Amino acid sequence: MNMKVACLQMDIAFGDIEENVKRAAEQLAAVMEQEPDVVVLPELWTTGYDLTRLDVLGDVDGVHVKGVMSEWAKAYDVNIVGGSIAKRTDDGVTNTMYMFDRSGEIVGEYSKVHLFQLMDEHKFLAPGSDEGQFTVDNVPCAGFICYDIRFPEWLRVHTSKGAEVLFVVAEWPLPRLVHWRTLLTARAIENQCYVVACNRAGSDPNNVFAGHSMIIDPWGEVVAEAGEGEEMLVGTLDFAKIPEVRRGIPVFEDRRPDLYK
Ligand SMILES: NC(=O)CCC(=O)C(=O)O
Repeated sequence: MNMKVACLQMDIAFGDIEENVKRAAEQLAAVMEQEPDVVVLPELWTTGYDLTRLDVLGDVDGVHVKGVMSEWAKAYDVNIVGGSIAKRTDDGVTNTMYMFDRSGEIVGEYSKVHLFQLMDEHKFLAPGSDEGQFTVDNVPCAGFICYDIRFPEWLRVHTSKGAEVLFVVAEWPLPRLVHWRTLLTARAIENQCYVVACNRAGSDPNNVFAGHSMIIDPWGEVVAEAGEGEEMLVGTLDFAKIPEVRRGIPVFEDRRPDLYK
């Protein structure tokens, strides 16, 4: 079985939700000509890191943008891994990813559990505590947000439970591009699964972002990689590769959970 995935590596207008919804809608319309099964958006794609204004910009219970993405999924008959948005509740603001199936139903929700202090997330956001498991066209998947990829044990929790595709959404800055590429590749190799990573392009008042969205196979080979600018990255996952790689090097059989979790 194959699955065609598309990452919308968009530039994000700082704090301008209306403009960002327009930009995402334009990229989505264009990429649908290639008939992907799944479309992935970047981290905080409606607001960017406009953290000091999240009390105003945060989407109350995610209702507004959930509605927009649900309509897109239905209209295009496509699964959407909805990047993440600033979700506002009485308990604070979280960096939250929503996943939609082709009928526009929400099939997953995940709030970033590791807050990135270097970009002040801990001052403005509340951490999540739930796992990001979901299925796309019956394939078990999991969602992660940016800094999460530095915590291999968190991704392993999900692959131990069967996830075959790890979707990563990000606003990863250019100075650490080497970490981005290396960590994503390592996560694919050690978990012997697909990694689909959608970063943003462009810059905000504090950072220049790396782009370089990537699709990596279970052997660690790059299926597709974007450049630094705005781009729609499309690639095909071939699920026959997962058992092939796992038969060759049976990492999951050889683990010693009696010594470590
Ligand atoms: N938005 C983020 O979580 C950025 C993480 C990052 O840049 C890193 O180096 O880790």
